Amino acid sequence: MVITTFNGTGVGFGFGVGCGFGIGWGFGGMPLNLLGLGAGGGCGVGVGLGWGFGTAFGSKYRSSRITFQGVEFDSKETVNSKEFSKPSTEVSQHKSNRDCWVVINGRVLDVTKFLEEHPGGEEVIAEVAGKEATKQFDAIGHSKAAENMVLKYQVGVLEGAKVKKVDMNDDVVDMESNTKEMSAFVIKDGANYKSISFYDLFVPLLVAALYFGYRCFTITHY
Ligand code: HEM
Repeated sequence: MVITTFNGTGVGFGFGVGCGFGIGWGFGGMPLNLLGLGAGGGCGVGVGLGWGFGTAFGSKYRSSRITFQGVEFDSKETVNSKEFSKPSTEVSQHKSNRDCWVVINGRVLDVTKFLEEHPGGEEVIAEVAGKEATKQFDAIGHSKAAENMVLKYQVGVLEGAKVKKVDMNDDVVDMESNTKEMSAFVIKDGANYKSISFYDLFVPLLVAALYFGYRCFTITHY
């Protein structure tokens, strides 16, 4: 049993004058493709019904661990941490297309199976096979998704090396997931913010306009 927490956008309905708070749905960030219940708060316009948009926080029990491309996502990294001595003669022995290891940010990676799948081509990795490849990897400006993928191929770490921690909360793009356990999807923050700002402004204004219209109508008729 694993507890996963998330935060995201919340939508709330409130009654009263001015501000309204309520319960709404929150969308979980990567890699949770689940909706969770959370609290949403915000200001409403007009007397009566108010709409609120805010941040939703929540947590959810899962009966199993989440995996993404074979990597387990949990509060801590659960990848192989076998130590290789530095300079590693063992790593340098894996320098062919059939057996290809590289070192990126202190992590020793067996990328043999990834060579053909690599979007940047097999050759670029083959050139650094059996070697330190951090500079080349960073020089490309690989995405956060690519940085996260590195964990899948880790067979160990270099002794004494500073291993750059991978931030699991960053967006991950599922290129070709080979796991049946979950297909991750990404909620782009930017997209959320756009829709929030639209509804945030539009809905309260509409409610206020309707109320104003109703008041004008009733005043002139009584
Ligand atoms: C396990 C190690 C690696 C992984 C998981 C990986 C993953 C990826 C991914 C996902 C992309 C698509 C673009 C992106 O999302 O950033 C990519 C592109 C690329 N990668 Fe890698 N990569 C690895 C190692 C390397 C290394 C060592 C090199 C260079 C020596 C390299 C060179 C490139 C190049 C040239 C591109 C194409 C960039 C472009 O077209 O703009 N990659 N890689």
